[in-house]
Amino acid sequence: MTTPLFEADTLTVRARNPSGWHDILRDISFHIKPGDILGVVGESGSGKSTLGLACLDLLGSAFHISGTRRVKGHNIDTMAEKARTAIRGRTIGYVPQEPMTALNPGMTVTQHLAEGLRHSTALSRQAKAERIGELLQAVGLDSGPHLRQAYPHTLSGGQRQRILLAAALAGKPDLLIADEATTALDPASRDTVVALLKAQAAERGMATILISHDLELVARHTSSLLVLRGGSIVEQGQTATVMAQPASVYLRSLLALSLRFTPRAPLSLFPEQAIQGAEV
Ligand SMILES: Nc1ncnc2c1ncn2[C@@H]1O[C@H](COP(=O)(O)OP(=O)(O)OP(=O)(O)O)[C@@H](O)[C@H]1O
Repeated sequence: MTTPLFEADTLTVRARNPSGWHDILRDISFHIKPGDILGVVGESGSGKSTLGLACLDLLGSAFHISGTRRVKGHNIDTMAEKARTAIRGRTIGYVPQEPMTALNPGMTVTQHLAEGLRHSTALSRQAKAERIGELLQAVGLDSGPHLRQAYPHTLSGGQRQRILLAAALAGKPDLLIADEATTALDPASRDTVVALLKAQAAERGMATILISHDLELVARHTSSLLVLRGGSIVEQGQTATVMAQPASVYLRSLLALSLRFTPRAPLSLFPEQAIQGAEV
């Protein structure tokens, strides 16, 4: 059996607030293998971003983490600090939810992408410049000098999101965690990004954890699905199976709301019987 790229076993994350410690994630278990695209959905505050940050080992000391997280079979908590740090960017790439705060206002687009290429020491200066051009085109952006020399404040939200995606892909990660990475994109750009993630899965086995509020996107393009509510998993499994017959009222409600606010979603995607009984 292929060793999962990442697996969580009864992962629980607690944070302290004025009334004491409280659970943000509770008993989360899942794994993701090369080429998989795992969708993570749930209402706002259900713990999606915290799960992404826990996978990246980016939660600080304000959080208490229990359970096990393994990267390529190695327990993160027992790794040497150097190996633990090396996971980020190389093994696991990350596209954060808020592009403006993630981009450095004093760095140009080229500098951001060059940072993503910092481990590619064998590449000449010329080869790096060409690679940056390829990455910009791959995410559907112009690769000319104007954009390359632009600073983040001069870019649109959708351009910033795609710069972050290009920078994350520059390191050729085995696993990409994309937290709402397509929210600011128009449908054509969104399709370009999804096609790129699928191509990376097919060509080099990159796995993706796609955190999204967009149920149509997740239904169409992920292989497996994890539904969070209040920090717990309420449903998980193959996307087609879970979407065709949601077991929880919660997912049926999310699907019904999605249909109401996303008229472009074809009804056949969410069979009528699947959303019947939704308490909305
Ligand atoms: N540093 C922190 N200290 C205490 N509580 C926190 C901290 N960070 C997040 N939380 C809480 O954890 C819960 C989950 O937050 P998280 O950002 O993971 O949710 P989410 O599902 O990604 O939401 P959204 O869809 O709005 O991005 C929220 O109730 C949030 O208030």
